[in-house]
Amino acid sequence: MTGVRVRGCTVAFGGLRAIDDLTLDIPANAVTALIGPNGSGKSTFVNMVSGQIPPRGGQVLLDTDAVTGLRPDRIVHKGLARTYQVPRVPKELTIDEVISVPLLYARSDRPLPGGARSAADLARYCGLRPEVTTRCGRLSVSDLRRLEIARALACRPRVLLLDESMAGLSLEDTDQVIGLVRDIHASGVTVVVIEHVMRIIARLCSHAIVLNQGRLLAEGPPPQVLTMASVREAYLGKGFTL
Ligand SMILES: Nc1ncnc2c1ncn2[C@@H]1O[C@H](COP(=O)(O)OP(=O)(O)OP(=O)(O)O)[C@@H](O)[C@H]1O
Repeated sequence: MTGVRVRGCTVAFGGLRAIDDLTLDIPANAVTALIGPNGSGKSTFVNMVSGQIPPRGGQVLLDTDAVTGLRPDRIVHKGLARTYQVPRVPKELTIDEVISVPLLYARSDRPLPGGARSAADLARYCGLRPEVTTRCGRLSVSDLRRLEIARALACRPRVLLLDESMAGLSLEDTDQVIGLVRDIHASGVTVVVIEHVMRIIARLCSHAIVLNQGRLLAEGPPPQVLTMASVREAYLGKGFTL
C-alpha cells in the first residue's frame, strides 16, 4: 500500500496561509480521517496533494515518488484520485460516460475493486441504482456522491481522497458508503476521508489527522485524538462526547 508524505508545504492565498509549512504523513495501511474546524485547510490540502493548487515550497510524495508541481492528470496517473466536496459532474453526461472516461485513460493495470471490469460494474459496486444511461442531472445527492467515488476508482488509484463523501446523506446511505469505503480499503487502496461527523470517524478510521490554521494540531488513533484537550478547544467544543 502507498502513503502520502508532505514535507514543509505552504499554500497561500494573498496574505492568508491556508497550508502553513505543513509536514505530515498519511499512513499507507489505514483509513485516515482529515479533520479540523471550518477554514483549517482540509480542502486546500486535498487540492495541494492532487495538484490543483501546487504548494509554494516543500514536497509532496506518494511513498518515495515526488509529485510536487506535477499536473493533476499526471498525479492521477501516479496513483492518487480524489472526489469533490460539491460533486462536479456535467448534468448532460450519463453515469456510463462519467465513469468510462477515466476508465479508458487510466494508465495502470492495477485491478479495480470488487472485481469490476466495466463502468457498469463500478457503478454497481458503488451502489448506484439508476441505469448507467441515466443523465447526471437526474441523480440524487446520494447517487452523485457514489458516482464521484466510482469515477475516482476508475482512475485505479493507490490513494483515494474523499472530500465529505457522506455529507447530506441519510443514515442508511451513510452506512452503505461506510461499507463501501471499508471494502475499497480492504482491496488495497489507502483512503483519506474529510469528515465532520465524529461518529463516522470513530467507526471507519484507524488514524486521524487534525489541522488547525493550516498546521498539524494532532494525529493518532481517533479515540485518543478526539479526547485531546487541544482538539476539543480548537474544534470539537469542551462538552463533546461521541
Ligand atoms: N481559492 C481561494 N482563494 C482564497 N482563499 C481561499 C481559497 N480557498 C480557500 N481559501 C481560504 O483558505 C482557508 C482554508 O480553506 P479550506 O477550504 O481549505 O478549509 P476547510 O478546512 O476545507 O474548510 P471547510 O471545513 O469549511 O470545508 C480558508 O480561510 C479559506 O477561506
